Amino acid sequence: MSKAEAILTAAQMRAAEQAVFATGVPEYELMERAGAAAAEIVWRAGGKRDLLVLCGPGNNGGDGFVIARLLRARGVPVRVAALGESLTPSSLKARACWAGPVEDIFSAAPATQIVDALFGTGLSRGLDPVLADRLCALTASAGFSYAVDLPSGVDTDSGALLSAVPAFGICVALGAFKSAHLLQPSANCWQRLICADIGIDVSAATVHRLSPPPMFPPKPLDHKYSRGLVAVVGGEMAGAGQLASHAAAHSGAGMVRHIARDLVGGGPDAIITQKADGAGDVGRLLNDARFKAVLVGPGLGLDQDATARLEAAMVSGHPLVLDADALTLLAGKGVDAIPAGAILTPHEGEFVRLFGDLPGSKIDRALEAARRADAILIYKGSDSVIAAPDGRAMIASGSSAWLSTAGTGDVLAGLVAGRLAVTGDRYRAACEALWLHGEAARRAGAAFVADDLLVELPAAIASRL
Ligand SMILES: NC(=O)C1=CN([C@@H]2O[C@H](COP(=O)(O)OP(=O)(O)OC[C@H]3O[C@@H](n4cnc5c(N)ncnc54)[C@H](OP(=O)(O)O)[C@@H]3O)[C@@H](O)[C@H]2O)[C@@H](O)CC1
Ligand SMILES: [K+]
Repeated sequence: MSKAEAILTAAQMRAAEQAVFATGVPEYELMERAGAAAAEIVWRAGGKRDLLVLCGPGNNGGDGFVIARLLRARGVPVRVAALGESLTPSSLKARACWAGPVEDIFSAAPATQIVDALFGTGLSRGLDPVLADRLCALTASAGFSYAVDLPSGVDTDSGALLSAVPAFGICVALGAFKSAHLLQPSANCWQRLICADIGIDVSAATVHRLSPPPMFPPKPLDHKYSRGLVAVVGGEMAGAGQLASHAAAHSGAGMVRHIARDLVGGGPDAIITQKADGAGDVGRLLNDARFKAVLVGPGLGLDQDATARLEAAMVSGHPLVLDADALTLLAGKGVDAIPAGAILTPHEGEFVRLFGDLPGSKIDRALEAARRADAILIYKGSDSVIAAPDGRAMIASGSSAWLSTAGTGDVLAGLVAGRLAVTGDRYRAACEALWLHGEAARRAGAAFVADDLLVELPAAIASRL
């Protein structure tokens, strides 16, 4: 995992900084590195346009003073406006190195470029509304805007907006991404996110940003069963099961059997559709040791027949992917009813139905749910979180907003089952499937329907071989 992809909490970031200091690096040296990295980004984006740097009382403000000093030395017309006195040793030092005047933040004139170095990971509450309004007004009137580490007002760990936060051009994450850089709604507060390396060791991180996964073609001696046999157990709405089957078939799996309640036809003939009149038929058709993954949930329904089909899948003993109606059916029975070792793909509503109102960030909630259920979670949304019971997590951020359309969840569920059958590794399958889903959407462009994602999947996979 590359350095830039680690995601830390504020406390983990502080611990990582302490570890750097323990190696003999002076605290102020880290601030100089942070300021220099951010200044370089501002220089490249805005050049010599006039710049106003807003500095807060803590180390985020200290970064701001460093940025101001370095850019002034490059000939940028820089002004600094501070929010009172600097309160930390490093920020005092950075301020002392700034040779220019320090204006009052409420009377400083706007500038073409603005740097928000008011608060970063030390934000403890929302900004005073008057200050938040001032920050929004100055940012809105600037042509170029930069948030140092985080926009002021953003909660580092949850991504919540504790006060009004303006839209920035660039957010410079210092040393590592923090949760708020990937989670909503904060991840929507800038156009571009850049992580600046300042020499922080993030190798111990357990939460990462989902990156393009390496994938592998079939081996010369592979055959359809060794490449993974998938079952999709359908129900009331045949189309959803069919869509999931098609996604599984385009995931790289060797064979897909759609165990359907009704035969609707259409779609690739390579998919074997088998009619199951009831749970007994489902159990009989699943009685095949070659299945490497069984998906149940898309279009399943919520009646007694659906419950019986779900139970037949659960007692089959095959690796399970549980989605949609399967999750709703299980939610009524409590967490203990969730089969250990499954992959669950809840959206927000299903998640709350299954696990209740858990505390913490979306990452915390996903990890706690994965631990309680002893399952892999794909907690869906525009900031989908994959979580494992052992504490690993991945965040996929920035996926196409066009994915918010009917059937895309069925496609994802089919992909998860397909990749599980191919790899036999639940966490890896979840990561690969989520990435492929996002990549297919990116390739499909705009206003696509879920079926269009299927067409893009082979090229998305090919791009990772
Ligand atoms: N550690 C390092 O060496 C390095 C750190 N680096 C940088 O430091 C940043 C973290 O610095 P930090 O911990 O000093 O916190 P920071 O975000 O500046 O603010 C804390 C101050 O603000 C205050 N305050 C909080 N909320 C407030 C509010 N709503 N309204 C008003 N006041 C509020 C708070 O007061 P209190 O909550 O105690 O009342 C405290 O005085 C980090 O994001 C990165 O940019 C880099 O330079 C690399 C080296
Ligand atoms: K900031």
